[in-house]
Amino acid sequence: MPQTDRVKIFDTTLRDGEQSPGATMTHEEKLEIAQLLDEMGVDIIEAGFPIASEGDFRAVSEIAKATRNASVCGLARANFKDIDRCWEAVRHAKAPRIHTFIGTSPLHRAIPNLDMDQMAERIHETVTHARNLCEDVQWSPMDATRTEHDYLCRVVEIAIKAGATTINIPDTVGYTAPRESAALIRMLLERVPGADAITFATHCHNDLGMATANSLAAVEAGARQVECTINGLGERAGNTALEEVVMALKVRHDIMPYRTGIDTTKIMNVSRRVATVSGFPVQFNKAIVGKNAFAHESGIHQDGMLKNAETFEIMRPQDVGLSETNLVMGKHSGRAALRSKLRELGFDLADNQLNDVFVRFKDLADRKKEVFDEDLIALVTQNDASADRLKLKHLRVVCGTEGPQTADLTMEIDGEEKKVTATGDGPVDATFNAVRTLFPHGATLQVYQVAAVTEGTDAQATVSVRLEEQGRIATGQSADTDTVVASAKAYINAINRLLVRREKSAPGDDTKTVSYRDAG
Ligand SMILES: CC(=O)SCCNC(=O)CCNC(=O)[C@H](O)C(C)(C)COP(=O)(O)OP(=O)(O)OC[C@H]1O[C@@H](n2cnc3c(N)ncnc32)[C@H](O)[C@@H]1OP(=O)(O)O
Ligand SMILES: CC(C)C(=O)C(=O)O
Ligand SMILES: [Mn+2]
Repeated sequence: MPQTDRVKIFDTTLRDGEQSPGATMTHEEKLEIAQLLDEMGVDIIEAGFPIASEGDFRAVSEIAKATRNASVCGLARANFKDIDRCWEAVRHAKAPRIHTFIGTSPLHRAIPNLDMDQMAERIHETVTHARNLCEDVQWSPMDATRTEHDYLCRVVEIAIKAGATTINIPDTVGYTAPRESAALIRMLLERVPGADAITFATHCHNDLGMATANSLAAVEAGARQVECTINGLGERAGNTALEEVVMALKVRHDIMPYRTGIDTTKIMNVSRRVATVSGFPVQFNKAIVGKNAFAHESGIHQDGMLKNAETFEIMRPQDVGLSETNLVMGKHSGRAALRSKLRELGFDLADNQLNDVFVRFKDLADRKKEVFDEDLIALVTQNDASADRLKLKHLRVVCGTEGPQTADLTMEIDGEEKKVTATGDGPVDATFNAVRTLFPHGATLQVYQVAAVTEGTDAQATVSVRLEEQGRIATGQSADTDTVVASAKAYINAINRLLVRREKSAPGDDTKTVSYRDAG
């Protein structure tokens, strides 16, 4: 096949990705993810392993029928029954593909107890059978990177002669290194007759953290299909991450002059959906799609970013579907970032005012991991009479197996002490009911989240409470070794902030930011 600069993206989130322990998706979720992958421009969707279960068969069949642009592929072992079932599932696709495989390394040959010749014969029969059913057949020698080179060349040639249109070279156990990954593809292209008439694919696992590097090395050597998953989901340490390969080819096109058909602005959305439906959250510092991938906290970085984003960013957040770079405010931030963040929040401060807020901001940042927008609003409006109208004075909660749980609460509200006893479904509910009784309000609770900051039973619990009232959002946070106390403080904190926001919005004005000048 004449070498082209176009690299096909074969997404196996729904097959290899779903093989991650605990990542099982529902039927509807699989259909939704397949649609998102199709819209994003994936070339081939491996939708499942049809013989594995009725559910997998139904998912592959329905994805095959619903997919508009991409080829839809199913996996099949090297036997007629698997291949027939796979064909039954994919045959209604606009562009169906059968993917059949067998383990060719010495370790894998021992499992079905086939010698080299018997396995070669099995490959010939099964690929021929698949090709009689389907024009587009992919064949994989599982554990290729641990297969003897001569034998690998022999079986790849057999598969090509039997009609395989794509030969996929899996590094099933994530053992290979970039140099070897490239050399393997180069060797196959040089040694196997007919190799130039088919597409070589690379399928890497991340056991040594080299999946993306290995995939890119294979592309440079001549592979023109990369098999990957969203967020690198997959068995053990996962598969090659689609977003990493696609963005590496885009950002370093100068040294890797290849292109994919992916609309990269859709990456973030697909990543979030896959994280949600699979129940596998993306690690914060994950390349491309991690929460911190475009976040900058340290002052020197933030200052550079504000002057010229290219100083510390090699790609624009918009390229992966994020609206803007996230300047995270914390103890490493400087004045430039603080000024910019406050402007975003509607506060345009004079230099002396900024210096004053900066001192208090650093003090707060020393005590807090991350300083949120609400904290900054509180800092700049600290002298305002409405700040901290509510204060927690005393809380005693009775809980245990004999309900109902009871909270005795004393709060200072506008300088006056008030007490109440309330019950609820659990200690936190009883406490929140007590707060509502002493200070009735119409805000609805949107988020209540507890996280442990340190380990052990004496860990600090950090509680976040988000309230909403007529489009105004206020978040309160607090940390305490007593989770119920942290919850009460976070709730009261959120109400105080809501009151600030309420007062700063003119009557009938539902703008959600507060201007320092208005406040002044
Ligand atoms: C590297 C990879 O990702 S390979 C894909 C792995 N994915 C999966 O296995 C997920 C889906 N799998 C399943 O649902 C089940 O394993 C099934 C339905 C496919 C098979 O279930 P069972 O019949 O109970 O077999 P079991 O899982 O215990 O063992 C696998 C069998 O397949 C055989 N086998 C494995 N790979 C192949 C292959 N490529 N070609 C032919 N036979 C194979 C094994 O030798 C074993 O056969 P045996 O039972 O005669 O010894
Ligand atoms: C089925 C094959 C392609 C596979 O997933 C692997 O070898 O990792
Ligand atoms: Mn795999």
